[in-house]
Amino acid sequence: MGTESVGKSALTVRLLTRRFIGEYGDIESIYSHSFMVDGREITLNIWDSPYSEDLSVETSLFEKKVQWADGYILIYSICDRASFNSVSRLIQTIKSTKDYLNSDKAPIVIVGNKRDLHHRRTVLSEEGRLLALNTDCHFYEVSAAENYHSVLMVFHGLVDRMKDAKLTTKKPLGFKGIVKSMSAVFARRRTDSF
Ligand SMILES: Nc1nc2c(ncn2[C@@H]2O[C@H](COP(=O)(O)OP(=O)(O)OP(=O)(O)O)[C@@H](O)[C@H]2O)c(=O)[nH]1
Repeated sequence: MGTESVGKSALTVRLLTRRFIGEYGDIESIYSHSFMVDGREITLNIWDSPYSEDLSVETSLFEKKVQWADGYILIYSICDRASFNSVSRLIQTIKSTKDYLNSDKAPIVIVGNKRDLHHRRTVLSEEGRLLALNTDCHFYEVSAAENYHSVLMVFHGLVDRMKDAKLTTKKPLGFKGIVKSMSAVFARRRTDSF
């Protein structure tokens, strides 16, 4: 997610093809990408959509995206302060939408893109880092144009956080679950003692 022309498609295409092709068009699409993490294959579905200012369309689509995703990458351009301000608004909106929908917490990664254009920088790295620190998010600064590995790190980082989030939001056992686990323990003891 992020405002117009920050490089949402460029980052996605970099991950999928390892290439930077320059122009991407306005196609809304969900891409699948598989890679190995700790010896296991993980398939990531990435929803890349062009920025829209039509709030009537955007609001319902936004809720749909928030509900659909297990993690979010919010992108701004380091040369575009308005895009950075928009990321900090997006974080608040995602958090309040998740509260409203009563859904589980999901990790958010903030990405400052277009690092290669440092001579046109208007947002300092420290500002991105501070925003991440204050909002309990993670932060990367990358260039989709120059570097495949930094883009890969962003997606791998998100997958790691999603795994952590899944582990910490394990549902409580409930009465049946407790009975089941106790039976399992006692059954094991019985077998151990024979
Ligand atoms: N120099 C530089 N240009 C980039 C980089 N990433 C993307 N761009 C350029 O920025 C422009 C917009 O990139 P897109 O990937 O289409 O941006 P988007 O956020 O998907 O844009 P919308 O779909 O319109 O919302 C294109 O001209 C890209 O070539 C980067 O890291 N460095």
